[in-house]
Amino acid sequence: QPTGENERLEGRRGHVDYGLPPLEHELNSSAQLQGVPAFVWEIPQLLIIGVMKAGTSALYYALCEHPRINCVAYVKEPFYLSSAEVAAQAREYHGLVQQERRRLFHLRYVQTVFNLTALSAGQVTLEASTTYLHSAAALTLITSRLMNADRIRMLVVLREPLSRALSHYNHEKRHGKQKATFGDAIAPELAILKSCHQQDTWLAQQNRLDEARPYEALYDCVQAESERYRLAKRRALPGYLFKSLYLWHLRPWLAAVPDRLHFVLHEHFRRDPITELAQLQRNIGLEEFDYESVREEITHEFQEGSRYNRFSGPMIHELALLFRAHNDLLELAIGMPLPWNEALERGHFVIPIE
Ligand SMILES: Nc1ncnc2c1ncn2[C@@H]1O[C@H](COP(=O)(O)OS(=O)(=O)O)[C@@H](OP(=O)(O)O)[C@H]1O
Repeated sequence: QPTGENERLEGRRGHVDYGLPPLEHELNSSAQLQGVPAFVWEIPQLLIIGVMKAGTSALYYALCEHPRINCVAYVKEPFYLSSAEVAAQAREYHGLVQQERRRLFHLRYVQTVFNLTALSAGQVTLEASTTYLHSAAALTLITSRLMNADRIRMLVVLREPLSRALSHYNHEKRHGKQKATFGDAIAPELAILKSCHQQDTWLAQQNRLDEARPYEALYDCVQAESERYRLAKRRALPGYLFKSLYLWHLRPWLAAVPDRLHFVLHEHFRRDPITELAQLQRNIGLEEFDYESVREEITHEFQEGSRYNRFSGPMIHELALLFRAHNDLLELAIGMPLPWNEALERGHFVIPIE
C-alpha cells in the first residue's frame, strides 16, 4: 500500500516504494494509475535532444553537478522516445480514454528510463538522447504523450557542422562501424548535396541561399536521394553531413515548441563552460548555482579527443560553400549569432589522422 506522498518524497534517497505499477504488467487499465505520485507527471523537466558529437556528454554531466538537477536516468542516452517500437506501442493501448492512454504512456516512459528510487524531492529531472532531434516520433511523443508536454525545456547543443561531421566519422571509425577514409565516407552525401543544389533551378538562377524557399527544395531533394541510395545499396547513409544540416532537423521543433528550445554552442561551452552554464540556468529559470565550485568536474574531457590533421583542399571548399549558406539561415531561424563561418572562410579545418 503506497504511503502518503510526503513520506515518499522524504525518503527518496533510500529505497522507496512509490506504489507504481510494475513494468511487466500490461499497461492497459486505468486502475494502474491509482496512487501514482504527482511528481511523476512532471518528469522530465529538462531534455537534451541533440546533436550527436556536439559535446552533449560534457553538458549533461556538467548539469548533473547542479544541486537542483536529478540525473537518475539509468543511462545517459536512453533513446526511448525515438524508438519505433515505443511509438508503435503508444498507438496500441486499446479501450482507454485518451487521457488515460497518455498517462499510461508517460508512466511507462518514466519507469523505463529513470531510477525513481534515486530521486530527491523538488528536483529537476534531466534526460539526454541525441536521437530525439532527428526523430519525428520523438517530437510527437514528447508533445502529445507526455503529461508535462507544455513545460519541458529542451536543450540543443550545436557545433560547427564540419567538425561535428568529423567527430561523428571518428566515432564510427573507433567503434568499427566505418572503415573508409573520411573523404570516401562523406563522398556519397557530398554528391547528393551538390546534385540537389544544382537541380534547384531557382537557386541556380538567383544565386542566393538566404531565403528559406530554396532550402525546402534542397532538403526534400536530399531526403529523396538518400532514400534512393538506401534502396539501391541496402544500407542507409551515415549522415555525417546530413546530420550537420541542423536547420533541416530543427524546423519541426521550431514550429512546435519554439519557446522551449534553448541552444548551447559547443565552441562557447568548451571555451568557457562556467559562463555558458550560468547563462543557461538563467534562460531556463533554474536557481543560481556557482559552477566555479565544480570547475574541475565540468572541464573534464569526456572522450579521448579525436586525433586530427589540418586539412585543406577542394573538398573542404565545396563543403564550406554548402554549409556557409545553411549556417546563415540557421542563424536567422534561431536568432543567435553563430561563429562558424569565419572558421569556414579561413579553411580552418582538420581531418582525422587515418
Ligand atoms: N568538456 C567538453 N566540452 C565540450 N566538448 C567536449 C568536452 N569533452 C569532450 N568533448 C568533445 O565532445 C565530442 C563528443 O560529443 P558528445 O558527447 O555529444 O558525443 S555523443 O554524441 O554523446 O557520442 C568529442 O569531440 P571530438 O573529440 O571532436 O570527437 C569530445 O572530444
